[in-house]
Amino acid sequence: MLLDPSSSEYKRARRHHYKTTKNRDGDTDPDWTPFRAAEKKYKARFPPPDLSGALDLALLDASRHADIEQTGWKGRPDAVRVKEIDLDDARQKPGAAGTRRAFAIVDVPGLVILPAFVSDEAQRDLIRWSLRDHAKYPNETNLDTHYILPHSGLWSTYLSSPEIVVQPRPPSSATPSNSPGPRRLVSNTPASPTTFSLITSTPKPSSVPSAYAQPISTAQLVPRLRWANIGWSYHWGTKQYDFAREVQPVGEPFRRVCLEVVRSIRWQEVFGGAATELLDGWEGTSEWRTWQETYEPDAGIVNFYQIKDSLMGHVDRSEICATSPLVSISLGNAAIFLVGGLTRDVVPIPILLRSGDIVVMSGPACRRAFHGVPRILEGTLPTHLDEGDTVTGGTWTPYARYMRTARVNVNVRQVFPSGFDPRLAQA
Ligand SMILES: O=C(O)CCC(=O)C(=O)O
Ligand SMILES: [Fe+2]
Repeated sequence: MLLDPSSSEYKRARRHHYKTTKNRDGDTDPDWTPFRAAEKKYKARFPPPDLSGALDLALLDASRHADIEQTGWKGRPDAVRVKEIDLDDARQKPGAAGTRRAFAIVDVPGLVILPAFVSDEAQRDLIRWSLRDHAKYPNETNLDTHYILPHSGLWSTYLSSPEIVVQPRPPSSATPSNSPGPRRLVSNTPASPTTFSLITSTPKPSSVPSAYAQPISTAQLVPRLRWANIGWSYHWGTKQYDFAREVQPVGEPFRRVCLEVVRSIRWQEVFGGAATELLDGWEGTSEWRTWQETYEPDAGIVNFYQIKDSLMGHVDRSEICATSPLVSISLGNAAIFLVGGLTRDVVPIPILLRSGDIVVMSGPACRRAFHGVPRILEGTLPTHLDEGDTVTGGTWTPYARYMRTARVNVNVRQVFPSGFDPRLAQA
């Protein structure tokens, strides 16, 4: 256990740390910003980061204590200023709901956390859906560019024939324009109704297969799955949606959770009294007042993280609507989520996200805030997702095996503001 200084694992990590950091001068980096500093702090393998500054709302819930104690990783329920808000249950019969509490983060207006909103069973359903039903044709994944994936999907093929070999796509002679490997920083024009036609007319060259991809078994390829697209097709090279491509339906299990979340939040309690300069008067518009009725997700991404993966600080600004709620569902191992402000110079707030937690990013301040996931916390898979669970009669076993070293994040957005017709805008 890495958190125990007398363990051999800790001593090995300490030796490795001294060896790899001996000659490094960390203070001369010209790109240093408070956001980068926080990323570096939470990425550190040795010594393991101190999480006492991280918001950990699971500590308010006695039913989660056993899982938390088992893992050792723990933040604090009062690390940042929060305001508990009421949820509206009347609109929809709770379906996926676990715990029904919600907290607004006072210093980031529009940021709402709903700890353990997704029930244990619904978490398993969403993980199954992500791997088996969603990460396959016609939804694009990071692997499509480089491999000829089975039509029935990589995951289902892996379950029936883990040793089957997947062939790489033949290398192309074209110059690489867009490599959908790990996510990279590409600076893009912030989308808005006025830049819409510019976005639709920007060329979206297709990505080029790697010249190095080798034949590989499905069992080896599964952990390399990094993302799968939801809804409108996203073009990674330009960081713009490709509206020329057919929009796929948002999977019903994803959509249901998102609607349930947005319809149950009393937005009046989030924005009603929030006259802050960060919102710049937007809270006085009527937009948020209709979200319970008008919100409809149409795009997004499923992120598949292995323990060593991270997602660097970024702003999701490709959506034409820059204020509509983005709903983000955490599944599997816990993670540190950082949310800052409109630039990397704002010191970010660290939040410990555990399986079943939901983050909602809404309004102009929060939707355009830098955020990222510097760290997946190893060994934090909750018991109800681990093999020990007999409720599902053994069918969960391969999922448990995958999830032991993984975190899945379902990140759902609304590209178009309600009332915006892309066909009219294009004409
Ligand atoms: O994994 C997460 O919690 C956040 C993912 C995210 O920010 C994104 O997909 O844009
Ligand atoms: Fe994001």
